[in-house]
Amino acid sequence: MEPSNLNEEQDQNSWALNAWTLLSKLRDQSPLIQCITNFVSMDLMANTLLSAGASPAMIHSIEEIQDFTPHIHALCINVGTLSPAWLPAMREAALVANKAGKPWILDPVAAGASRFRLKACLELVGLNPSVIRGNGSEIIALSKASLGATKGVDSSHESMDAMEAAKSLAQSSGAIVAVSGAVDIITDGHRVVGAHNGVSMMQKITATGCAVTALIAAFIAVDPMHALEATASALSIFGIAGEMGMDMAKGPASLRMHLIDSLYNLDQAAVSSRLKKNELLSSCVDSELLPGMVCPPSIPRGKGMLSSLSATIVHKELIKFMENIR
Ligand SMILES: Nc1ncnc2c1ncn2[C@@H]1O[C@H](COP(=O)(O)OP(=O)(O)OP(=O)(O)O)[C@@H](O)[C@H]1O
Ligand SMILES: Cc1ncsc1CCO
Ligand SMILES: [Mg+2]
Repeated sequence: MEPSNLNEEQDQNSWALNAWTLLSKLRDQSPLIQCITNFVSMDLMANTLLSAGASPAMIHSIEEIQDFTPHIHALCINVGTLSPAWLPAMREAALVANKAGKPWILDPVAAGASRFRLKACLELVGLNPSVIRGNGSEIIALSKASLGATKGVDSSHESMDAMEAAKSLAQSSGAIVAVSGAVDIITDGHRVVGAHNGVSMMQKITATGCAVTALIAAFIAVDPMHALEATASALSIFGIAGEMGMDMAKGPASLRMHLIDSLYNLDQAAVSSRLKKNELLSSCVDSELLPGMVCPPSIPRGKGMLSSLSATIVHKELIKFMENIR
C-alpha cells in the first residue's frame, strides 16, 4: 500500500474510533439536552436523541429557564417557527447556559427568509454558541448577514457552495460551523473537515437537519473540549444511520422509521466500515501555502474556487507537479 493511502486509512480509522467512542459515552452518560425548537421538529428531534441514548427535554418557557437550564448538559436553539414571544426565552437560555458553562448549538433555520429572522439569528450568534449548524443557504445568509440566499427552510445551495461562508462565519463568531448536505462540512475557520455519509432521501424528511443539530448537541455534551471532532462525529453517525435505514426503506416515511431504528442499533462494526471523512482543502490560495510550497495548476485557485480535494490528493498533485517541473 502507498504511504499516502496508508495515512488516509489510518486517518479514517481514527475518526471512526473517535465517533464510536463518543457514541458509546453518550449511551453511557445519557446527557440531558434542552431543546427550544420549532413545532415541526419536536417529535423527530426528541426521538433522534432518545435512540442515540440522550435524554431530550423540549422545555422552552422563559419562566422555567433559571431553574432548569443550569442542570442540562447541552442546549439546542432552533428558530424554525420563530415568533417574537419565543425570542426572549432563547436569549435567556443561551445566557444561562453560558453562565453555567454548558455548550449550546444554534440552528438558524431559514436565516435569510426575513429581516426579523435574520436579525434574531445574528443576535443569537452574538451570544457565543459553541456550534452553528445549518444548510448551505442558511450559512451563506448568516455569514453575509443578508436576505435572499434562501427560498425557505430548504437549501438552494450545495454545502460546498457555502465553504468560504462557513469559514468566515466560524472566524467571526468563534463557533464551530457545520453545513449539512451531500458532504457535511465542519470548520473552525481554519481546519475544514468533510463528512461524506448519508443519503439524499434524508432531505425528503422534514426536520432531519433539526434532528442532526440536536444530535450534535448530545455529542458536544459528552466532549465539550473537542467541539469540531464531536460535531463531525455526530454528522457521520447520523449519516451512517441514514444509509443503513435506506437499505430497508421504501420512501421518506419508512426511512424516518428505519433511520431511528438504525441509530438505536448502531454498532462499532458498522461505524468502522461505513464512516467516510477527510480534511478538505477549499482552494489553493498562494498566501496560505506553507513556505516552499507551490500551487499546482490542477488545483482550483483563489478564494471562492471550491473543491473537495483532500489534503492527500493535493499532496499527490503537488508531488506530480514538482516532478514535471524538475
Ligand atoms: N444530498 C445528500 N446526500 C446525503 N445526505 C444528505 C444530502 N443532503 C442532506 N443530507 C443529510 O440530511 C440531513 C439533513 O440535512 P439538510 O441539509 O437537508 O438539513 P436542513 O435543510 O436543515 O433540514 P431541515 O430544515 O428539514 O431540518 C443531514 O444529516 C445531511 O447530512
Ligand atoms: C418545514 C419547517 N418550517 C419551519 S421549521 C420547519 C422544519 C424544517 O426545518
Ligand atoms: Mg434546517
